[in-house]
Amino acid sequence: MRIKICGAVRTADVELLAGMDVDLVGLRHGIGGARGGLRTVHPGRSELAADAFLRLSAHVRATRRLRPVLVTTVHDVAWLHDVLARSRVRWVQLHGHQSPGAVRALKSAFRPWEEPVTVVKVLRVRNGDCLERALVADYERAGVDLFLIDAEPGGGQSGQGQQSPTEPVLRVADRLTRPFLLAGGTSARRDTELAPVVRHPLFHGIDVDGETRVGNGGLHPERIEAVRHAWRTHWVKEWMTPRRSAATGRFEVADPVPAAPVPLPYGVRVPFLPRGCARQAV
Ligand SMILES: O=C(O)c1ccccc1N[C@@H]1O[C@H](COP(=O)(O)O)[C@@H](O)[C@H]1O
Repeated sequence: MRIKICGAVRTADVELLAGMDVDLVGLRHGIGGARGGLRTVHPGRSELAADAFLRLSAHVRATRRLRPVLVTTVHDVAWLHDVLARSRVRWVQLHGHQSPGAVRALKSAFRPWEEPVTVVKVLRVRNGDCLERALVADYERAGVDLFLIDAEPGGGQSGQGQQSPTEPVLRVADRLTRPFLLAGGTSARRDTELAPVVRHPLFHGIDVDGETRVGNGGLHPERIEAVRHAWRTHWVKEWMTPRRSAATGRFEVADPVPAAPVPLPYGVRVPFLPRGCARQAV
C-alpha cells in the first residue's frame, strides 16, 4: 500500500518525510491560471515556482527512497514534458481536466530509451457521481497508470478535506482496470465505512494533504505518523490478513463488515452492533 503526502514546499518538509514510512511526495507546480483550468480553494496554497520545483524535486530524488510527483492542472503537453524532462521527475498527477489525448501525447513524448513517465489521473466524485465517468476507458487506453479518486465538493475545488462517500468511490473503482489511490479528507480515523474500499482489488494506497497539517501550517510529523499507522498497521492488517475460519478451516481475509445480517445467540444483549448485524433474539 502506497502513501503519498501532498504539498511539500520546503527542504525541511522533504527531510521530515525522508525519515518517515511514506513513498510519494506531491509537489504542486502549475495549478490553476491560464494553463490550468482548475480553480482551487486555496489558490497557490503550496504552489511552487519553477526554480523551487526543480530544487525540491532534486532534493526528494536525492533521498533515494521517496519519489517526487508533479501535481499539476496544466494541459499543455510541451510544458509538462519540459518540466518532467528538466527535473527528471517521472511521476505526474494530472489534477485538472486534461484529456485522454493529452495523456497519450505525454506518454509518447518520452522516447523508448528514456525512463517512462507514470501518469496518475484524478477522477473526481461530486454529488455521488464521477465527473470523468464517461472517459475512464479512454484514459486507460491512453496509458493512465494509476487513478486518484478524489472528492470534489463543487466549484472545481480540491483538497477541502472532504471525504467521498464510499458507494460512489466503489462505483468508480468497479469501472477501472488500473489501480487507484484514495484521496479527499483521508485521515487517521478508523471509519469502518472504508473497509470495502481498502479491500477493493485495485486499491493501491492513499493520498493525503490536509490531515498531515495543523491548521494551514506545515507538515506535522505526529499527524503523518497517525495516518501512516492507521492505514499501514491498522487497516491493512485488519482487512488484508488472511485468517483461518473456524467454520470452514480455510484461510479467509477478515471481514469486519459482514455482508449479511448475523443472528445473535438467544439472550445476548449488545449496546452496539457493527453495520450489517441484525439485532435479533435479544
Ligand atoms: O489542495 C489543493 O488546493 C489542490 C490544488 C490543486 C491540486 C490538488 C489539490 N489538492 C489535492 O486534493 C487531494 C486531497 O487533499 P486532502 O487530503 O483532502 O486535503 C490531494 O490529492 C491534494 O493534492
